[in-house]
Amino acid sequence: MPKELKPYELSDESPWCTSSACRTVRPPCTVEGSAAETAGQTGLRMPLFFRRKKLSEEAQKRLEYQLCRTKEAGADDTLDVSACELSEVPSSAFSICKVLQKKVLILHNNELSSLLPKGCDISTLATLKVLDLHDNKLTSLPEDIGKLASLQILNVEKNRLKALPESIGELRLLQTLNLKGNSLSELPSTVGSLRSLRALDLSDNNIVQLPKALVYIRTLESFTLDAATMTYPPASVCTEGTESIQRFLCSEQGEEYCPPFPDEAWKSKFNDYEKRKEQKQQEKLAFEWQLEEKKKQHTQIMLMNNSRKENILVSVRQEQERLELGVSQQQRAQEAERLLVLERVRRAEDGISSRISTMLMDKSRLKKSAEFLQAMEEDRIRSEHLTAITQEETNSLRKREVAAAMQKMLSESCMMSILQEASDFRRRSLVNEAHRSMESLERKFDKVLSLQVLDKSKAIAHILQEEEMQKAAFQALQLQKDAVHGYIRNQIKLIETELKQLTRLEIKRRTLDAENLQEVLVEQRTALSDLLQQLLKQKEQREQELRQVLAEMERKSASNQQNYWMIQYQRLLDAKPLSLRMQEAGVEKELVNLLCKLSAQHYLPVMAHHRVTTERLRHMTASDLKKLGISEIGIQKALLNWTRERHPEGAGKAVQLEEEEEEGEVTPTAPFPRSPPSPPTTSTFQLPSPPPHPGEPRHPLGPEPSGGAGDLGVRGLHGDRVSGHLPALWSCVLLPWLQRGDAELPSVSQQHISARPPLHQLGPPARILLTKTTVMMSQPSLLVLYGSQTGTAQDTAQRIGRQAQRRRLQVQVLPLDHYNVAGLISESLVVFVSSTAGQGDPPDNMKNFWKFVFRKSLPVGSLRNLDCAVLGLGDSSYPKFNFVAKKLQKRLLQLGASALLPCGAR
Ligand SMILES: Cc1cc2nc3c(=O)[nH]c(=O)nc-3n(C[C@H](O)[C@H](O)[C@H](O)COP(=O)(O)O)c2cc1C
Repeated sequence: MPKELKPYELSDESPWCTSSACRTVRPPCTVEGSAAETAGQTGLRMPLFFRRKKLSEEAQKRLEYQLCRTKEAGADDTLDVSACELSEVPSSAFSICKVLQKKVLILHNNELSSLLPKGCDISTLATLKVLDLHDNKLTSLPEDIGKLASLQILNVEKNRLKALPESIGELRLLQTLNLKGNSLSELPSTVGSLRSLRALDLSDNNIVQLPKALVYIRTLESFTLDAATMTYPPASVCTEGTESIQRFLCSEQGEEYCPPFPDEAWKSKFNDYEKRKEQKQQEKLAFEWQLEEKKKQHTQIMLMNNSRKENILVSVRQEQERLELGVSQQQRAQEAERLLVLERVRRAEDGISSRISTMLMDKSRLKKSAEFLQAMEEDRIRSEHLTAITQEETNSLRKREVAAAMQKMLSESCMMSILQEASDFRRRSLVNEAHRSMESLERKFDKVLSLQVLDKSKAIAHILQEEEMQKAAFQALQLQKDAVHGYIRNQIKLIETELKQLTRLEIKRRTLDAENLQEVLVEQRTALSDLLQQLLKQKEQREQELRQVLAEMERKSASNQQNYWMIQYQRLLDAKPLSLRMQEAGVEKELVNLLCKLSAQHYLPVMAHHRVTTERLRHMTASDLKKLGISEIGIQKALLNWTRERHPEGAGKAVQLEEEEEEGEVTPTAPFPRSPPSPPTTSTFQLPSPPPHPGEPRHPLGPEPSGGAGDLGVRGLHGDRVSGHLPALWSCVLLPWLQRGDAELPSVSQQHISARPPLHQLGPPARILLTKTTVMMSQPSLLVLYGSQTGTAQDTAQRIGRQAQRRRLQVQVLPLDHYNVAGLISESLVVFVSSTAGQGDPPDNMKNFWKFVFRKSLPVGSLRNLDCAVLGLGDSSYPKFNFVAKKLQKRLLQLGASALLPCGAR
């Protein structure tokens, strides 16, 4: 059954409330420039004379968008150009509807005054099923609206319609007709032909009478009108609803009332349609959203592309500039190189031409020598020829002479036999002459020959010499050409110069060494001669004093004093020893002894007068002593050195005080042996008390039985306690080691020392002087190596280093892994400071050293030259207390090193 409607009410199911048709869909922004184009395409280009309200930008965009969208493939059969501020329907909308067979045309919320623009035919909309024109300015509907044969829903709510065309009755399929909010005063009687009409809204019009033909609409379910103003049917009927109106009209027409056939199929179809519409709207929204997103992405990509393009352009430009710069630089370099090469080629050409000229000269020289040889040869041939001719001549002469002689003999033999002898004689003399001439000729020939041979050998030697020279020249040329040879020559030259420099340096060093030694010797000699002079002076003084005493005695004895010697003897016996007297006067016994040893007893009264004690002496300098009247330098030095030697802890204290100033630490001021022992739990290595006499060797040291030991193994948290024991390390271990005056000192000092008597045989001043000289000359050095995980052991090692520097010692402080461990065999004194990390593990910065030193392949005894002190930092609360230091010391001893400190706790 259709739902009964009250006047002025719209059913929820009413097609009018399906606001989807009225929903405003915002078009996405379109790219500028395409709007006009699209408007042109869609027939929005208006003639010049035609006055038309200009669309707002938004409306135009929306129109373009909707027109475009509806043409897209897959678009639904709806054309929605609502809310586009249209005063006229664009002709393109008609063509779209026609071509694309649109079924829904939505034109609401525009400013349309008529549905059809001029020249447009309503039949183009023949496929429409829904036509929504609400909220426009329509004053009339097209006369031939009946041509919309498929139309099912017509919404013309809120327009200005005054009348409906007659042809409306031809809309046989029209199911919903909304005429609400118009200016209608009557309905055409043809409405009775709307056989499918189910909903009719006539409210907000001027209608007071209904046409009787309405009775033929048997399908009417929803009929809305202004019941109160109705005259026909009367208001009372109208207020009762659709059925009573229909009944009234039926009864008026004499027709039987038939309620409208409930068309469930139609309802479901309508619902389906609504659903589909809703779905399409959703899809549309999603599509629009996607489109929006894509556009955003597109613009972003465009922007990115632009910036990237710009970047690329900039980089390309920069690259190009760089390339151009590089090319120009390269060109310049090439030009310079070319010039260089040209210069070299020119020089080479010069060299070659000079060489060619020398070769040409050589050649001409050779030619000359060849010519000379040829001439010689010719000479030789000529002389040979001459010799042959001479022989022939000699022979012919001889023959001729013999013939003449024979002729003469024969002619005269018969006539004169007496002349025979004469002729014989003559013949013999002639023969002799011929012989002689022959001999002289032969000698001459020999001479010429020997001369020729000589010349020849000379020429040959000359040629050979020339040849040698050429060979040498060629070799020189070859060598010059050979760059490698040149390089080697240069290297040899360099090495030679280096060697020369080294030799010069060596010579210089030797002279310097000698000078240093000489200086030291001169210094020592002057000190000794000073000492000698003082002694001589003292001796003279003493002798003079004695002489005076003797003279006085003599005088007194001469004055006949009876028993004079007896009285003197008794006085001597009664007199207290000088030392006793001085002690009574306040001078310490040891000081008195010292002065006596130095033969400086005459200063005892001075000491007594000024109440000089050993304690005071420790704080005095040479100038202080001079002010007291002790002017002899030797005695001053001896006194001061004796005090320092006797109280080394005093010196230690001085250094310690310096340290306290520097580091702000509180350390015990009492000398080391008397310092209270540290807590026994942390004791590891013990230091002995200093030896009883200064200068005595203290190496190696044995463990102190008890009481007087200071520990160097301390809790990691109290690393500063180590500093309290460092003075002891210095005074008991390091200083005695460094000041050992005996065999262990190397090189120059060793020779020097061996020439003197042992220290203990010398008097104190000389001993002190020599010890000092020895220490100065040997320049002792100290190596401190440490292994530290968190820095405590490192601090200790560096502190030892600073203390050594204050004592003017050469010192090197290094983490164990930074030290070249191979050098350990040549070290003589090393202090190792190591903590224990982990569970008895070595600290990280000595792990390599650790690995190396425990290699089994290390020969035992390889560290026999090494004296070492191993200081361990650990915490006794760990089961492996000070493990690393202990193990290290053990291993060093295994390898032959000597320990200056014993291992106390095990
Ligand atoms: C993690 C750790 C492990 C330690 N293991 C031991 C140990 O096994 N034996 C020991 O005597 N001390 C051990 N100690 C104490 C350190 O050796 C001690 O604090 C030392 O002063 C640290 O010196 P460093 O700062 O030079 O490494 C250990 C300390 C730490 C923090």
